[in-house]
Amino acid sequence: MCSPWLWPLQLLQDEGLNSALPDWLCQCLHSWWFLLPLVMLLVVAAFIVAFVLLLYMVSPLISPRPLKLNGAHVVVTGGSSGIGKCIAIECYKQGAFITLVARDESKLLQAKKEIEKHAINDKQVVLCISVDVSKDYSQVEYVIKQAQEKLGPVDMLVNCAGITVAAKFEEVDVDCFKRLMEVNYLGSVYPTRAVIPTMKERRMGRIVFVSSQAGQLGLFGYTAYSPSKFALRGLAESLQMEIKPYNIYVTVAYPPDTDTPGLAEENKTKPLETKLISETSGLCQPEQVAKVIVKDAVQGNFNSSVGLDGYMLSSLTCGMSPVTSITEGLQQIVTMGLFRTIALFYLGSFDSIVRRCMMQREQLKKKETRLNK
Ligand SMILES: NC(=O)C1=CN([C@@H]2O[C@H](COP(=O)(O)OP(=O)(O)OC[C@H]3O[C@@H](n4cnc5c(N)ncnc54)[C@H](OP(=O)(O)O)[C@@H]3O)[C@@H](O)[C@H]2O)C=CC1
Ligand SMILES: CCCCCCCCCCCCCCCC(=O)[C@@H](N)CO
Repeated sequence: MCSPWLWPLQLLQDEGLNSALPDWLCQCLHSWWFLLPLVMLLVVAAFIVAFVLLLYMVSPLISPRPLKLNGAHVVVTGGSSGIGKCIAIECYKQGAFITLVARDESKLLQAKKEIEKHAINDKQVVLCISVDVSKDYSQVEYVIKQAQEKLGPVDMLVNCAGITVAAKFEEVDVDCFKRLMEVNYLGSVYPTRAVIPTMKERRMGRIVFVSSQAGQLGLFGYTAYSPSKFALRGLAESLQMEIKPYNIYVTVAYPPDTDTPGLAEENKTKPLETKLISETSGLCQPEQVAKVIVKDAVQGNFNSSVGLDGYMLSSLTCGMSPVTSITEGLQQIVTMGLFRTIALFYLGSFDSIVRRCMMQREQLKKKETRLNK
């Protein structure tokens, strides 16, 4: 017994316990070559555990400092309806000053009245600005300047103005592809471009992009909509890398179907396939979605998702997106393979929905032509 690795065995032998082990096992254990990899494995495992513990300990140090909404100036585009309006209410409830941006003035005034009911002090203001965020950059820049003069520099910008078209590719009007990119993508670029210089000067701020689960995966019926939401992710990742040293944090939100006037409008012409596939991740209430988005934006989380499907999708599609906490990074590492496996089952069921709908339609057509004859 010369190796220090075998000292514990020596002890076993000394106490006569070794006799309880079968001969072949004794021989194996006495071999240096058997124990070395085992011990090395243990040491590596110990290092990994220590490293993970260390990461958890320093995790609060690398997470951004939360934004104080009390007294902050929050601009919400698309703030006169649906998710945008609920985001404005959520921020107002926490003491923020709000600027609502949308086109229709009567809807803006209606929303202003509704938001003002949630005041927590008598200094709070809701400002309404009627502008099309997708048309002319100088106009957008001008109204943002006006808002900053009235309510101070923008602390948080929420890009929520957006429109949807759900139809089969060849049935989408060609102009729609352009219009959706204009409103959903450029309509987020312009207000962001207008607030970034001041945020950089002040070395603080939050930018939120409201994408969609359809901005994480492509779905039947969303050939025009999905690309405009995917584009926001590219913008967000690039921008985040530029402005992180200035203490400005970007959040991309990926809500599932949410019960809003926008969805009601979309549902009027939505293909059956799109409806059935979207139902997979359920229907959310705008108040719930808004709460999650505001919480993630305040914390400076890059990713914001709702529900279990939302969590799985975000983990699965994280790619090279920035992490804002070690916990998030570790969860992504551990769950990636499992979620991809689950995703394959989902994809299989989506394909079968599409096939079944097609077969039903063809049968219906055959029946109709038979009846016409
Ligand atoms: N509801 C849902 O199921 C989901 C929605 N989303 C996204 O969330 C966002 C909000 O959706 P939702 O609440 O349903 O939508 P709504 O249709 O209820 O509200 C849209 C808002 O955007 C404004 N808006 C639209 N176009 C423009 C424009 N060109 N310039 C300025 N403002 C504009 C509208 O006001 P006005 O028309 O007066 O200009 C309105 O205030 C959208 O980006 C949508 O894609 C994401 C996932 C799911
Ligand atoms: C591990 C893998 C999990 C996979 C889960 C897949 C769930 C897919 C559901 C997609 C729903 C898309 C909703 C789009 C809503 C929207 O943006 C429009 N309604 C806008 O008006």
